[in-house]
Amino acid sequence: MALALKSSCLLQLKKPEAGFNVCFSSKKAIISVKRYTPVAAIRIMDAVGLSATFTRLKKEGKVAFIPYITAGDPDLSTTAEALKLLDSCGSDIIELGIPYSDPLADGPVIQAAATRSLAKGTNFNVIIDMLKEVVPQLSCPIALFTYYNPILKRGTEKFMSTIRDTGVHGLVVPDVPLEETETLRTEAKKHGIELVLLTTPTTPPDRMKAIVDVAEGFVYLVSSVGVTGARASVSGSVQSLLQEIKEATTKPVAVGFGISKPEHVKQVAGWGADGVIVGSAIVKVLGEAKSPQEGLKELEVLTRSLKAALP
Ligand SMILES: O=P(O)(O)OC[C@@H](O)[C@@H](O)c1c[nH]c2ccccc12
Repeated sequence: MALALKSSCLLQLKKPEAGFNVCFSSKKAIISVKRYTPVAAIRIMDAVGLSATFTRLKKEGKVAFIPYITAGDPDLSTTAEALKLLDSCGSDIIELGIPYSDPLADGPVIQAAATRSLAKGTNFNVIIDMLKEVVPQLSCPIALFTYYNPILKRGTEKFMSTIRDTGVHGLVVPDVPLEETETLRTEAKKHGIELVLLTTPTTPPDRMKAIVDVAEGFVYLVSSVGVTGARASVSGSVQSLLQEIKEATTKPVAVGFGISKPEHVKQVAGWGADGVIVGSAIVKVLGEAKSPQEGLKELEVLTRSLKAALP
């Protein structure tokens, strides 16, 4: 019997012989008994926030595995199942993208996912309703991912209070320039949302410093110029970029863009990243499979292989 104290007093009792994985939390009384492949688990879910997750992982000498998926692709009920699957496969934070009609920073895979999702009628309200159901069943925090326009459309305060009510902890808005983050940051803080900011290989040092100083949750280091999408290899410049950022801040730094294989994950973790973000490779297997069930099966295989490459 192994007893491991996880974040938010989540006690994980593992009885390998029985194949049962029973988790208790001292905080919340929400219990749901689920049949996971292959173990049943009684999980009382109570995710802590992004920075608290990194603090716990650092103490455990671990690196965060952070998958990204697009909400509503291939459909919203599959997104709900994918969130639970990613959580049970050991994701530490999950980035959930709100599909948008003009995803300028996204490559073809995530653009196609957004198009499929929007064609199915996915919108902000149905995503919020799904999250209200699913978030209490998750043990890892969610960072919502949206372009700036959907926030402006709803009003920043209303947007922040709506997402906080679902139990979402973080927010990533890739197309908001630092100069325009004041209101976002104020409203995020007011509603207990951690606003993640991004820095890139072409961000001048003084601007990178200004970004990391006000980033919450973690700093998102974009590994390469261009748009999202699996690359054959991860740029070696990430190692020195990580070093520069870590000289400018003690906040955790997660690396994304192009990471799609276990060897990429291992390499980026070896360079000192506190977290590794994988989007397109995961979106592809989930959204382009022959059926949603097939997609979930392939998602589990890919996720476990990527997670296994991390310390
Ligand atoms: O897809 P990739 O190359 O694995 O990169 C992660 C990325 O998908 C995710 O973090 C993301 C989705 N859309 C974005 C837009 C900008 C920056 C980052 C993103």
